[in-house]
Amino acid sequence: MAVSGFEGFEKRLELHFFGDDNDPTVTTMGLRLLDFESLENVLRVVQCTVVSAVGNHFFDAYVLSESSLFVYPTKIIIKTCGTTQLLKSIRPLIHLAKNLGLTICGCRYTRGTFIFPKSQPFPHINFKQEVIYIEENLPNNLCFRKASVMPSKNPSYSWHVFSSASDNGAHFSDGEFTVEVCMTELDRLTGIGNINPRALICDFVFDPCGYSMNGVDGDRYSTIHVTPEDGFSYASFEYVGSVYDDQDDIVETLKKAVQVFKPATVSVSTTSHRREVWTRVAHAMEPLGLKCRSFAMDEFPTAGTVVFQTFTAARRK
Ligand SMILES: C[S@@+](CC[C@H](N)C(=O)[O-])C[C@H]1O[C@@H](n2cnc3c(N)ncnc32)[C@H](O)[C@@H]1O
Repeated sequence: MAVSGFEGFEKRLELHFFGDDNDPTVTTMGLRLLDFESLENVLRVVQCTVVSAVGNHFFDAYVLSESSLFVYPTKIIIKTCGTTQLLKSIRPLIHLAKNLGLTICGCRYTRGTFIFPKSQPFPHINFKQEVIYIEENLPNNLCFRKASVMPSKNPSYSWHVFSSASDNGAHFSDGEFTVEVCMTELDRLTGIGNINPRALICDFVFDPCGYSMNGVDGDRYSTIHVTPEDGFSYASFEYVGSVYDDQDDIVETLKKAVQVFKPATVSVSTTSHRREVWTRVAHAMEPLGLKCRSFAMDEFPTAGTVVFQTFTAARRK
């Protein structure tokens, strides 16, 4: 743990793979065939461990000592906080997937602005260094590459995005979107279980404080992580949705997640091929007394449009 305080802001890596479509084990199991020991070895390099796990017909969800890991047949998402070295997982994961007959076709890395940037080890010293490291570890078939720092009015809340894909890397299914919510200066913490009552919950309470949770609902995950310490309190909520869902559900889910923590500042990043998602975010925040202070939008080849919005409580400008 960093001497200065615990770094709540997560680093998030999403890797997509493809294999022989005529091989049913690839489409039904794929990366889920990786044995637990191999996953543990990758996590050891990143410097975290599995603390609890659950799986269903579609994917496996792991709560980590530092956030979460989701393994789908052709997609893997790792989210880690603290001083973990997440990008060091890229090379071993590509190697393990190759042994299963899977080739990487998409990579997306995102993170907010660290509260304690000086505590971050290589290759997370700064975004430029992170991008160099990612590029060095990706194969040449991932040719559409783009890195961007999406600004906000407050420099403490920039959003860092790197995305790359091969020319067959149309890795987001039509209508699917990801919402990443980062909250600081928390006021309370009650009612997490009500955010999605349908989800199977797998969680972990840390000693002396801290809480992590994965929700599993069909083929979709949601995840919440909480660092409650005074002075650097932080919580994140992330979920995958579809534009074909009831649009009011998107608003209600976001409202419930933010109401649990009553944060002073909320930043929300949405990644989607559709416009309607980010407009819903503002509709969810305004009734909670949160005003949009900044808005940034950028296009990423094959990953889609990333919209980054920051909101602060109307009482604290
Ligand atoms: C639950 S994890 C989640 C991190 C997540 N990114 C966040 O900050 O919301 C971090 C919290 O657990 C606490 N914690 C206690 N033991 C820990 C451990 N062994 N590893 C990581 N965090 C631990 C930290 O002090 C912090 O409050």
